[in-house]
Parts: sequence; C-alpha cells; structure tokens
Amino acid sequence: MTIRPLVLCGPSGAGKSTLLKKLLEEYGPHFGFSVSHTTRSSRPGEEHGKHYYFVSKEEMQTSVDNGEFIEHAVYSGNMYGTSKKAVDDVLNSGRICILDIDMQGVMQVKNSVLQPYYLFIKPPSLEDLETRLRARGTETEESLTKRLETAKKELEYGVEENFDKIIVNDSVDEAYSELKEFILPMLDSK
Ligand SMILES: Nc1ncnc2c1ncn2[C@@H]1O[C@H](COP(=O)(O)OP(=O)(O)OP(=O)(O)O)[C@@H](O)[C@H]1O
Repeated sequence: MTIRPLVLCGPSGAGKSTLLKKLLEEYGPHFGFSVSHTTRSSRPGEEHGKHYYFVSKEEMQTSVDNGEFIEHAVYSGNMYGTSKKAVDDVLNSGRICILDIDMQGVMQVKNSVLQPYYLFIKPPSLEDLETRLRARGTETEESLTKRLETAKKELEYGVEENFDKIIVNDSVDEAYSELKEFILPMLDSK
C-alpha cells in the first residue's frame, strides 16, 4: 500500500519548521522529512543531507534538466527543490514522507503522480510574520522585504480550495494540537 505523503506549505516565518520539529520529536519514527535541495547558503546549525542538500546553482540545474526533481522553484533568489530520490528514500523506509515546499512547489506537485495531503500553515497576520522573521534574526532587510512580498501572494493561495487543512499558527501549542488532530489519523491508515 502506498502511504500518502504530506505536503506542508506556508509563508517563510509562518512556523513550519517549529511545528515539524515538535512533530518529529514526538512521533519521529513515523515520519521522514524529504530533504530538499537548495542553492541558498546554510544557516548556523544546518547540516548538509539533514536539513537540506546544499548545492551550487550549476549542480541543481543539471539535476533538474535530467528530470531528477518532482518540483523545484526559485524563491527569494535561490533555487529549492524536492528530488524523486528524497521522497523514495522516505517511502521505502515505510514512513510518512513530509514535503516542506513553497507555493510554486505545491502547484507542481499537484501536476505530479504524488497524491499527498496538503496542509497550509498561516501566520495570524502579516505584521506577526514580520515580527517573527525579524526576531529569528536570519534575514537581511532585503531578504525580509522579499519574503514579506512573497508571503502576500502565498496567503492568497492558502485557501480551502487549494488545501486539505489550514492551520493558523497563533499559539504554537494550539497550532501543534491542530496539526496532530489532522495528521495522527494518517498513522492508522499506514
Ligand atoms: N506561534 C508562534 N508564536 C511566536 N513565534 C513563533 C511561533 N511559531 C514560530 N515562531 C517563531 O517564528 C520564527 C519563524 O518560524 P519558523 O522558522 O518555524 O518558520 P518557517 O515557516 O519554517 O520559515 P522558513 O520557511 O523561512 O524556514 C522562528 O523564530 C520561530 O521560533
């Protein structure tokens, strides 16, 4: 039986990593993170092969041209993508594959053979998003502006007709409870 993957989407700073971290801490063995490729530079603490495969633009473009990716997108000036192998590695281990991808990626997955569940994580407001991104301290003024501009479009796309579930990440604990309510039934159907 094929286990349906889970697509997680939402603006940068909405809290996807925060929620995923909690989920993996509690239910780690049931889930596998599909490790994306990116051409952006790594942040402190990020490991190659664990958080991302950090590659050059040339390497990434060659792999994309060879048809090795399910989806790929340019986001805030950097390329991101999910390789077929990254998803297969998780599926072959019998775990639910989680894809943390952006809006362009979601649109491409919708045109692929994957039949995932689609989940959108929303910030309470654009103002909250900006505050959180500033507090995270990972962005320059320029990258922050780009992320917020992109976020406006993403929030327009993050509506019920495009997703199976939308979670507003106001309080982390409440958002996490909602996440579990949505995801845990998937474990029964494994
Ligand atoms: N409910 C919340 N309330 C306040 N701060 C939060 C909440 N959820 C997450 N944060 C904080 O907001 C920042 C952005 O969260 P996080 O890094 O998880 O976002 P993300 O969606 O994974 O972003 P990216 O797509 O850029 O990786 C982090 O510093 C995180 O600690």
